[in-house]
Amino acid sequence: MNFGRTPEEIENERKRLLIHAFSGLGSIFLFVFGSLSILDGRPFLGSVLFGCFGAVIVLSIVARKINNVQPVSLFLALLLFLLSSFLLLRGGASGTGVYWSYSVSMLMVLVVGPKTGGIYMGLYIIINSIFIFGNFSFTYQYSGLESSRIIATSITLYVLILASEWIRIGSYSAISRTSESHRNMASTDSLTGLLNRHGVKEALEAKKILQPAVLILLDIDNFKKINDSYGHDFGDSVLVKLSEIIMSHTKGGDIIARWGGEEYLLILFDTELDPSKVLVSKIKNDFKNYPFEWEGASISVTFSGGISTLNSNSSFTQSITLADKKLYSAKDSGRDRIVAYL
Ligand SMILES: Nc1nc2c(ncn2[C@@H]2O[C@H](COP(=O)(O)OP(=O)(O)OP(=O)(O)O)[C@@H](O)[C@H]2O)c(=O)[nH]1
Repeated sequence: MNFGRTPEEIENERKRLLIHAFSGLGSIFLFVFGSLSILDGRPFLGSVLFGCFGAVIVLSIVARKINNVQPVSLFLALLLFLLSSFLLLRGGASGTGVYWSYSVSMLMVLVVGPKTGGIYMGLYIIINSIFIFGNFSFTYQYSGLESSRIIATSITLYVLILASEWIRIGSYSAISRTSESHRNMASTDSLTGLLNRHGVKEALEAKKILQPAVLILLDIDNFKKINDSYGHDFGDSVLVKLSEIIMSHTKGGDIIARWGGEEYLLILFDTELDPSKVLVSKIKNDFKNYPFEWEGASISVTFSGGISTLNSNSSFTQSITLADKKLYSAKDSGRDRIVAYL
């Protein structure tokens, strides 16, 4: 059952925002510096920057169209990897490309997160070290001191970014776990673990299109007397047992809740009235025949129930009112019985 957005969905939205922020700002930079490079007589550098500009625009459009932006993040990080390596190895405009390579490679980690970012960074350092120290004719000629400083400062920067990303993800996971457990506490009954009224409301909202369903209200008979005769703890064990029996007879997609003190609500989907009556009879027999132990004696407890249907023509409140009426006519006519609204 889905109550609100999951941490993965929130992280996906964060990445989408980052992609849009980068593509917005990055495309302006790429366009401006691409144009300047061409005007300054560096057509190769200019075309690479324009190529990246086009790729960033395409990735940003794709990120708008798809739900899971992970593939776009990976492509964008790869593009940043290549652009940063290019600026570093070719030197950009008169050796200034190295300054840009720091910020571009830093973005690469933010876009994919610490795990994949760590792999990208490791590869980035290894590959670029080989080219920088390898004295290849196509790379910018840094001095030995410059080369070692570039690699050392890059490693320092990456360790800092990775550490801050790990801390961010760690705190975020702790907050998500706490908020998830608060959400569960707000929507479930602590004694039985079933949904409470608030949980039912959320579950019905999550279903969006309400399919036809059968709505059943169950109420334990003479529960006050049970509490008074055998104690509150015994009463609690009866409540828990009934919830277990109900759960053992229902499906994952159904909504099962503790609706009040000794009252239970069942909303059964993908079924009809007759099979639902059969199902309630089974629950009723299992419960009635369950031997609750008290001071060596075996106690039998019963419940009464009211059934109504829920479909697009009837609102939830109307259906529950009808089931409630039927529940009370079951109580009035002697208890330990189920009455359905026809
Ligand atoms: N042990 C226990 N008792 C509860 C809990 N919540 C409500 N109750 C008790 O449930 C009893 C409900 O009593 P009534 O509403 O008079 O209903 P009843 O005695 O079952 O009578 P009928 O419904 O007419 O058969 C009250 O005594 C409540 O104190 C709970 O969590 N644990």
